[in-house]
Amino acid sequence: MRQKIVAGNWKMNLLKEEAESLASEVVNMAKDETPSDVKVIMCTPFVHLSKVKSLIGNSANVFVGAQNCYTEPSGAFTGEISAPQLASYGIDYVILGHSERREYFGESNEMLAKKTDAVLANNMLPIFCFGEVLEEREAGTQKAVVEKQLSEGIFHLSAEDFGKVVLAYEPVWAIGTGKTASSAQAQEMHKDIRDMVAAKYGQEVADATPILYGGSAKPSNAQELFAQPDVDGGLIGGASLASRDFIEISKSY
Ligand SMILES: O=C(CO)COP(=O)(O)O
Repeated sequence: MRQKIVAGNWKMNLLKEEAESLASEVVNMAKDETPSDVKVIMCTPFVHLSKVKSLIGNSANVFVGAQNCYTEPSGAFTGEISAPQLASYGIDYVILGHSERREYFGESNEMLAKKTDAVLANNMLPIFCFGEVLEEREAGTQKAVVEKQLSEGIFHLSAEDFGKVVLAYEPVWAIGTGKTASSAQAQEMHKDIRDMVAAKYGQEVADATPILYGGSAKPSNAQELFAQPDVDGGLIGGASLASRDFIEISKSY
């Protein structure tokens, strides 16, 4: 059985009080409502991580993640946050390679490979994002695009390290657009991704790798998406900012 995961990517949203209210609500609701075999992760802006971590306390099924980290462990890199710093706050997960980081901050597959190493070396777990843009989908090249992102960004890992990774397929044309991939489109790509993992690491590793879908996922479509055999959960943007919507998604298996 693969781990079921619903991760919220808050992106650059919420002020201090808003973040604290949302995190408290999610922790309380997840305790009462989220099935015990589903992991709920809140990936917050750096400034909120410590507080959200303390609000989670010893909750059994809620975890905290960052949205990025730097490649180097310390030094003169003004404005950056390192993996050892995140680990020292007890952060569980780190999103890497989100399309917004690739697009607006020029993150390359090569840089992401280094960030992945940094996260794993500090005993945290990467949520590695990838996906094609609209022109690539229209040109029918989405599979090749995804294969390149995986092979350059994360397939350098040993099988043991790869076994700790969460993959998140996020077609860029579906992010924040309200235009979700159909469940058939998601399943087709997730199956291809699992086959790519199997070709690299073997079927056993592929069968154990959680592959999340991201892009306009919401309570009204999560059930159909999560019902697909190769969709193991979601990386949720907008809908993770409303506790009720986020928790409903965590119940959509
Ligand atoms: O980018 C996303 C999650 O990382 C998806 O965002 P939306 O759910 O807002 O489309």
